[in-house]
Amino acid sequence: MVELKIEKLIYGGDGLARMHDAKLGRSKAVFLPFVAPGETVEAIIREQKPGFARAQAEKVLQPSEFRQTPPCPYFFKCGGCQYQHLQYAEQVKAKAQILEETLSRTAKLKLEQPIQTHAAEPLGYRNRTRMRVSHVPQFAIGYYRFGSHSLLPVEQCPISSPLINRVLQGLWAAGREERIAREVREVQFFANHDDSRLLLELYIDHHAEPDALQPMIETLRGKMPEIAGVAVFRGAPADDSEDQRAPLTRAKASPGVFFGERSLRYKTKRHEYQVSAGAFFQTNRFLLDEMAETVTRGHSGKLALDLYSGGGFFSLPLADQFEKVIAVEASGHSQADLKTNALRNVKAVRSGTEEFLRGEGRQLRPDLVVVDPPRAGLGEKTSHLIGRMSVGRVTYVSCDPATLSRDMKVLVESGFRVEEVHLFDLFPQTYHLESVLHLVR
Ligand SMILES: C[S@@+](CC[C@H](N)C(=O)[O-])C[C@H]1O[C@@H](n2cnc3c(N)ncnc32)[C@H](O)[C@@H]1O
Repeated sequence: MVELKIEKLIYGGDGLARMHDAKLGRSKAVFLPFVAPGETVEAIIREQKPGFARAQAEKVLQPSEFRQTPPCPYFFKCGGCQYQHLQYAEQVKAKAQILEETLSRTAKLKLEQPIQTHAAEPLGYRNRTRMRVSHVPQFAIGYYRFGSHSLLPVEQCPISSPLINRVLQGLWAAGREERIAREVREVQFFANHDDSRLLLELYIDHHAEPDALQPMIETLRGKMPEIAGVAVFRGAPADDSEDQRAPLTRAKASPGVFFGERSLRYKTKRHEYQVSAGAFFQTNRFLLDEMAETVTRGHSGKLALDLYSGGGFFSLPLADQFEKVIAVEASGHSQADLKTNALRNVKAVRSGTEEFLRGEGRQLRPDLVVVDPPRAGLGEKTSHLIGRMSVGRVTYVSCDPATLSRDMKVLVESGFRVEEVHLFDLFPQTYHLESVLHLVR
């Protein structure tokens, strides 16, 4: 056992402490989950590496005044959330600090303005979640266990919407009666804006036949009429082992077999979107309007580019303010929604961003470029291509501060300055953080 003082939280959910390493002759970092800044804990060292160690707190000797009883009964065991032991305001504060430090360390950015934070309901916010299914020794549905790829059965998820929780209970009831087909390995729930309608995506073994699931799906829809449609995608792991991670890209590439509706209508204050099964859509039902507003407010002109546009979540508000919007998206599912959602002055382009910027986009002189890449960020090539564009304003929407900061280094070297930084807490109770940076030059 060692006694550790927690300095701060770091990206990924762990706390950071330091301990003396006799071999190194100096102190080294120790990472441990479920702690709070300022606390003193007694911990077991679980893993020693040359430069750091991983530990687990066994006893909190001096608790933080911001500790709370976790609202979810599965917290500490479930891999989904990392921060439920911390009062909500402290979670947001910790995320702002992590964002500021990452930008400063990697991109050498010293912010001129404080980070503006946007937070809403800390529970019941998720309109989309994905769970694993096991049929051995009996039916179970849930998330991965903390730090593992084995299944933790979960009968409720307090961060998910009420409708998702009701349908989850319906699946448990059907599963207990052995009425969930054994081919089903993963389930994604997606609920609409007022939590009244829901799409289910079922991921099945790649050798299974989607049509064979029809009787089960009809029974589920009969019992739960809020299920507007069910899409079945092939591609989850083929064997029966519980701890195998599904190859999501393969599942996403499957065209899908549909029962009932293929998409939901999702309304925001200003627009309405078609969101199809398999397509990306933002996950926090309470912060969508504020986020669209923050990304697009105050900008206008002849041309805006919306890169990584998904189904056009930002393209539509941009189209109200710009004469023309070009929305670039690589995925077929999202592209189909984008084409349906697009207003008259939105041109939908199906392409990877880099290919677009090297080809059709090369000669363009937009007034604004909005980028909202997946976790991998823009990458070096795309960051350089944007840096070389003739554009005065870029808005970077990011879900990963590490890749954001790496890309920001390139953008700052290309002459951009950070005008505003916003932190959107789209994922309360977890370490995930979304940010919006307005850049000018
Ligand atoms: C974080 S989502 C953002 C979507 C959209 N801006 C929104 O708010 O709904 C990222 C999107 O980028 C798309 N994507 C991933 N890699 C891409 C690439 N290389 N080029 C273009 N789009 C890509 C994904 O399919 C996904 O729709």
